Amino acid sequence: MADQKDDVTRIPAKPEADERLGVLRGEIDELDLRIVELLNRRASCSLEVGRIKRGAGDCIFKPVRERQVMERLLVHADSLPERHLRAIYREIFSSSRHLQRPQQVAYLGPEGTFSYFAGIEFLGHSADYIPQNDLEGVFRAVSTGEAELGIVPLENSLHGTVGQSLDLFLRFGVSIQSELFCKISHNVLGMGTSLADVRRVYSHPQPLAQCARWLRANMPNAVLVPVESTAAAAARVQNEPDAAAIGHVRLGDIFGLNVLARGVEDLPDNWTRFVVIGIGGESGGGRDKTSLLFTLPDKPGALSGVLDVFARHGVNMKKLESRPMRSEKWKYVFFVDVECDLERGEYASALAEMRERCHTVRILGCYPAGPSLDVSADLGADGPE
Ligand SMILES: O=C(O)C(=O)C[C@]1(C(=O)O)C=C[C@@H](O)C=C1
Repeated sequence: MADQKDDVTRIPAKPEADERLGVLRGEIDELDLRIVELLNRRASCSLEVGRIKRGAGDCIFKPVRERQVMERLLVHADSLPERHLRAIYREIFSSSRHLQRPQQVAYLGPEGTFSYFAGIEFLGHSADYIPQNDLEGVFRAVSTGEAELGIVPLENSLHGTVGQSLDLFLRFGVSIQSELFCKISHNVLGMGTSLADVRRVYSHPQPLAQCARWLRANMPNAVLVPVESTAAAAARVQNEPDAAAIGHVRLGDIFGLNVLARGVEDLPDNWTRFVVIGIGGESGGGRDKTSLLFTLPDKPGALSGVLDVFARHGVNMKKLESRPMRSEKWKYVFFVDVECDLERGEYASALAEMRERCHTVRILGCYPAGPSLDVSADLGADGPE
């Protein structure tokens, strides 16, 4: 009772509340003008930075610098939650890059795939996203200059490497400029309203595998049909009322489908690591990871010799993967991720030793360790902090 009484006494009477609202809105109007004035000034600076970079033939996207800007500002996040500040700055950077040079970002389409949402979540809405039919199209668009950047899935925390992406690095001279980790969650979407009416379930083979147990338990009679992508699955389902697609929850809005079941992945901690590819990259400090590939002479101890170089120089290897060389059967190329910037002076002798031991060494990119983003969030269902 006492609480209720307190609540009542705390609410100002209507005329008083209206007056206070008026004052607060006046303040918001004033602050908005100042924010826009500052954003305009920021845009002018960015345009000039862009002119300097273009004059020097430098790349526009500088993920290290963006991370530094963000980290400096996050210290000051106060009433504004960190997640909101990050979202606002994602769009400020996106606009800033676009002002310097409109950015085309190639991704595995169509619109609505996880690659598409990863791109938007990381690079913002001011970029032009160009869908490609396959991963090869993404690499080709970047290497021919049709797109300045590309977004490519590299590995999944449950299912391992996307072999095709690694293989494409062998065919195209693109580099890794940045990485990001995306939480993936799957949903069943269809034109109907009940799972019981669904006879066929379409999706990309990866999501079908990631939801296999749930599907067996909850839709035992549905036939599973692999298709090119989650978004292609959603497009099909638009014309098939007795079918459903598995994919991102926002495919529902894009294709006018109902969400029949949410979070249907067998293991909830499902993450995909994407990389942003481009031509060249950012130089200088602040890069804390390197991806590289190498090939070895066919003799005992060749691989352990390279691993020994890493160990002696204090280089922490995060990942080692071998793939067929393709140009020569039963020969392999090794892909490695290490936790340092191998192009820094202090690693020059380690690299020189590696080159002595390997047939070829190619640095695919030195870049900042990527953020973890929840691209699965349904914006509509996104509650307060
Ligand atoms: O510092 C730069 O190089 C800029 O181009 C500016 C800026 C920014 O808006 O802060 C824009 C794009 C880069 O990716 C990094 C930062």
